[in-house]
Amino acid sequence: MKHFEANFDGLVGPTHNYAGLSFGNVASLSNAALASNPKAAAKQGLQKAKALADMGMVQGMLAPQERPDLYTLRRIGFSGSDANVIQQAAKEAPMLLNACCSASSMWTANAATVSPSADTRDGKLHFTPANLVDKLHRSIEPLTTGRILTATFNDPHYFHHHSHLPEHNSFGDEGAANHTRLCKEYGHAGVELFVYGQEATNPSAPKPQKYPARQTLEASMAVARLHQLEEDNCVFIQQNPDVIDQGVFHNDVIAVGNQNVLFYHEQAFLNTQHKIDEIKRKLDTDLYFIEVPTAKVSINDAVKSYLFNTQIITLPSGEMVIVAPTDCQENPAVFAYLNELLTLNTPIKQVLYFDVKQSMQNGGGPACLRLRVAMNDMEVAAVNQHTLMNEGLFGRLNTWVDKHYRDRLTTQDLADPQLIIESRTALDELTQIMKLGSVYQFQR
Ligand SMILES: NCCC[C@H](NC(=O)CCC(=O)O)C(=O)O
Repeated sequence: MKHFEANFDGLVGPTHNYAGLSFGNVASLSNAALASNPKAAAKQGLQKAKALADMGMVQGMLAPQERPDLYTLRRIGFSGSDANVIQQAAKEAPMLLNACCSASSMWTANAATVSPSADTRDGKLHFTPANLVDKLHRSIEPLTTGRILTATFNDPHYFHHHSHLPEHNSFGDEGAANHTRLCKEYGHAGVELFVYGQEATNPSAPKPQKYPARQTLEASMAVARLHQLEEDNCVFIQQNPDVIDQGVFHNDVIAVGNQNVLFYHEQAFLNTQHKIDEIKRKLDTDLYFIEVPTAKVSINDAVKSYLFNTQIITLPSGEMVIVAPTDCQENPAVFAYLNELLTLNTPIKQVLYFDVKQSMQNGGGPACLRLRVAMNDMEVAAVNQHTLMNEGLFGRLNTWVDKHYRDRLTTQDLADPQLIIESRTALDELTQIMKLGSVYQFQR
C-alpha cells in the first residue's frame, strides 16, 4: 500500500476582503482599510495548488462558504428581503455585516483537525471541524465546514466525521493550525503534536496578557479522545504566551512539521526541551529538530514574513521542499536564513516561493491555505475525485473565477445586494463542478 500526505487547499470565495476582523492577527488589523482583489486571491491560491499537483503531490480543493451569511444576519434580528437585511445591517451594524461577509474559510488549516488512519484505534481517518469560537466571523464556519468535508471525504467506510466541539471558550479550537504530526513514513503510526495557547479551566496556568489564546488544552484533549488516539501517539505542548502577545495567533505562524522534521522558532513553545524529550521517547526514528534562533530571525521578522507558515512537503523523490510566500524572499534576515538552511545537513533541499499576497494581507500564508490529510491509496481513491487538482479542474476553476469574481472589493461594497446574487450564482455552479451536492443553505 502506498501512502501520501495530501493537501486540500481552500478555494478563496468571491467576497474576499480586508475588514480587520482578527484582533491579535497583525496583518488583518493593519490592512483593514485596503481594497482586496478576490479574483487575484483565488488565482494565486489555484496557482500554488496546481504547482504542487504538478510536482506529483496529491492535491485537493475545498469549496468556500456562502457569504454574505444572511442566516446569521436574520438570526440577530435583521429582516425583510435579502437586500433589506444587507442594507439594514450596513447602516446599523457594519462590523457585524463585515463578519458575515468574510471569506475566511479559505484558510483550511483552520477547517478541522485530521488524524490519519495509521494513528487511530478504529483504523479510520478522523475529522473534527474547528469551532473557531474566538472570532465571530469564523465561529459561523463549522457547520458548513462539516458538510463540505463530508461531501469531499464521502465514504463512511474510510472517513469518520465528528461534530465540532461545544461552542464555548473552554473548548476554543482552531483545527490543524495548532496541530502537526511527526512520523517515520506517512503510513506509520506517528506522534500528533497538539499545541494550545491556554488551559481554560486552570486560572493559574500561564496565558497571554494582550492578545487571545485561541486554542485551549481542553479542546486539544477532546479532539485526541474523539480521534481515538493513544496517549503514546500524542504530545500536548503549550505555545509561549509571550509570542502570542507579539502576533503569533496560531502555532503554524511559529512552527511547522513534516515526517521526521520539526522546524520551529526558539521562542515558539514553553518547556521546549522537556517536550522534545517526550517526542523522542514516543517516536522511534531519526528526528531533525531545526530550531531557529532569535539572533537570526526575530519574532517580528517571523510574523511579517511567515517563515514558519510554510509548507514542508515530501516530493515523490523523497526530498523535502519548503513552500514559502514571496514575502520570505523580501525579508533579508529570513531570506538569508532560508539560504543557509539549504546548506545544513537536513532533509530540506529546496525552497519554492509563491505569491499569495492577497491571503498574506489577512494573515494567511501557504500553510494556512491548506489542510493536510495523510492517506493511503485506497483512501485517496475514496475521496470525491472531482475535488482533486489536475489540468481539467484547474482550467474549470480558473474559468469559473474569471466569470464570477470581482477584481476589487472594499468593505463599502459589502452593502451591495448584487454581491449576494453573484456569490450564490458562483457557488451553485461550483457545487456542480466539484459534485458536492447541496452543501449550502441557499440550496437546501
Ligand atoms: N490561519 C490564518 C487565519 C487568518 C485569519 N484572518 C482573518 O480572518 C482576517 C479577516 C479580516 O480581517 O478580514 C484569522 O485570523 O483567523
